[in-house]
Amino acid sequence: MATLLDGKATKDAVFAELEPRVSALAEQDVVPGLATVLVGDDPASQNYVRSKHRDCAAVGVRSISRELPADVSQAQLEAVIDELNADPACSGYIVQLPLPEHIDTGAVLARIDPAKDADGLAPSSLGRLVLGEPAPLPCTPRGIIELLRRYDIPLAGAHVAVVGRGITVGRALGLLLTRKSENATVTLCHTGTRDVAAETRRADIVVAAAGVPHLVTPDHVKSGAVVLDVGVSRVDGVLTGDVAPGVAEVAAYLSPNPGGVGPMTRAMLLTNVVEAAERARGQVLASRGA
Ligand SMILES: NC(=O)C1=CN([C@@H]2O[C@H](COP(=O)(O)OP(=O)(O)OC[C@H]3O[C@@H](n4cnc5c(N)ncnc54)[C@H](OP(=O)(O)O)[C@@H]3O)[C@@H](O)[C@H]2O)C=CC1
Ligand SMILES: Nc1nc(=O)c2c([nH]1)NC[C@@H]1CN(c3ccc(C(=O)N[C@@H](CCC(=O)O)C(=O)O)cc3)C=[N+]21
Ligand SMILES: [Mg+2]
Repeated sequence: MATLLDGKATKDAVFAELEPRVSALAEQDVVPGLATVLVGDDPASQNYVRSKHRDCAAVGVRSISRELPADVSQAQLEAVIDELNADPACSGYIVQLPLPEHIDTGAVLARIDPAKDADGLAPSSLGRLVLGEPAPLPCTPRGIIELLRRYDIPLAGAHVAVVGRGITVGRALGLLLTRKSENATVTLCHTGTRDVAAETRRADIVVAAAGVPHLVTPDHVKSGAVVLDVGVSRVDGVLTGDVAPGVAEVAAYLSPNPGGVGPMTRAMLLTNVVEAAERARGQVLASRGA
């Protein structure tokens, strides 16, 4: 049976390492603040946002909540973005995605002050990632890499097959993994891929980030491979990942869902906020690989 990559325990370890950094800021009268912008009343989104506020309390980060109705106008939402950009109590913030259909998501993300982009999903942050310049990193891909690192799973030279080219996970993960500092070789799969199973079977590491319940079955996975289950769906109300249960019998390591990449995403969000507060203090900008 596969060894489980415990994202919950690893998140707790990351939080414990953030605490002295938060204390050091407190000694300089700086309290990092994370704001969340939630539009509409989707229960899953409300749940994610609530857990981010719990995380803030655990680490000593102030949390700021902005909740807007589903029929909020583009101008009203952009006014909230402008407020957060100007608010010195807010070190960083996220706009919970997806936004309602009538909202221009790109325009909202482009309006985020790059210094306060806690998600790493603003166009300037993604552009800087492509260019190899320092910028806040997208939380889920950063969390995946951090989880592998803490289990001593090597990326250099590894072949990683990523299923899904969404901006939040797959596309951004490919950008991070192919940096010189990671040196992985990446195959990005999507709905145009002729034979997804053939691509994933060749991989040392498989990242399932399509949002299709149990898409990755045991015949998708090479014996001894590492599998990360990122996709989230609800099947009859039950949280269901992209990885079918039998994969645990083929893989050497498996990140479960829940309990794997989700908590790591939150750990990296808090890390991004603490780093934003440190930068705002003129402290060292953690160097990222080019
Ligand atoms: N656990 C966590 O922390 C997080 C989990 N998630 C989850 O991860 C998943 C991916 O999110 P996101 O990056 O936003 O991606 P999107 O939901 O935007 O896109 C999904 C991607 O999967 C691809 N895809 C869909 N079906 C198949 C298939 N049958 N075979 C191959 N590829 C397929 C799509 O291909 P195409 O481009 O061709 O349409 C698309 O590229 C979602 O389920 C999301 O809920 C997201 C963020 C955090
Ligand atoms: N701007 C933006 N940034 C995001 O990072 C973002 C987003 N929008 N929209 C939605 C997705 C999804 N996402 C998750 C975060 C944590 C868990 C998580 O911690 N899940 C728990 C389980 C939670 C449960 O039981 O419901 C776990 O995996 O153990 C899951 C999913 C972040 N997203
Ligand atoms: Mg999505």
